[in-house]
Amino acid sequence: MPSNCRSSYCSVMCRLPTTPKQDPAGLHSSLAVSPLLAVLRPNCSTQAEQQVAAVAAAGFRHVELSWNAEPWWFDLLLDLQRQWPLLRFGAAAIREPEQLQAIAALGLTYAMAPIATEPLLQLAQQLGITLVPGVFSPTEIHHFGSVCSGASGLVKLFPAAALGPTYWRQLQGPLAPLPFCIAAGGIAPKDLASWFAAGVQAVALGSSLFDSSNCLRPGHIDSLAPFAVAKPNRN
Ligand SMILES: O=C(O)C(=O)C[C@H](O)[C@H](O)COP(=O)(O)O
Repeated sequence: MPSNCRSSYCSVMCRLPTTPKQDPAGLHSSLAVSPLLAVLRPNCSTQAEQQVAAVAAAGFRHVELSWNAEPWWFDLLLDLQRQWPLLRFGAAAIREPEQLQAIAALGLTYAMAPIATEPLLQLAQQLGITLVPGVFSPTEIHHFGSVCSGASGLVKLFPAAALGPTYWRQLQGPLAPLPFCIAAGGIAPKDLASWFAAGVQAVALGSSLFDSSNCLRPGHIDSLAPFAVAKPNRN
């Protein structure tokens, strides 16, 4: 590139608006240390407590509970945060402003959504919550990952299993730099290595984790071990 072109290119690039990346929960850095999230969808507190103990023992640090409007769910999240101070609890399946407000009141600092909307991202920013929007297409990844007001620089590729790890790898050239990606939806522990090899930074695991007794299915510990951290203590 001739030097006069380089300088005009630079002056154009410098004038492009930059969007601050809002991540008050510091998910970029905590997922860099511990890149797995467990997404639990319990029917009652007892089931949730058993599942939390199982994923904590397996080395998860990020544990999300899927939104539930019943009163026990709110008491449960307050109890869990007291009992497991080294776990980072968040909420999943958040779609409405009222849900974000309710989880902020519980002291949760991050949440994931199956969808992406700018008003929800902006509200999350005002509440000091890192909201990870659900994205699927290249246009959504670009828009909600880096361009729109309120973007946190993180996206949740959802439902990831329907796309497969090759999909994310194919975006690396045309969409570079890609946002920090949590692959979620339909992923099993045996799939972790291929998702990380495709370039995602974190993976969320839910229904594939447990058997009917709320214990981790046999064989999972070995698949999870390379990505897990030391067991946290319970209070
Ligand atoms: O809606 C959300 O915010 C979600 O977190 C979507 C999914 O519930 C999780 O990604 C887990 O999905 P499964 O591993 O298929 O159970």
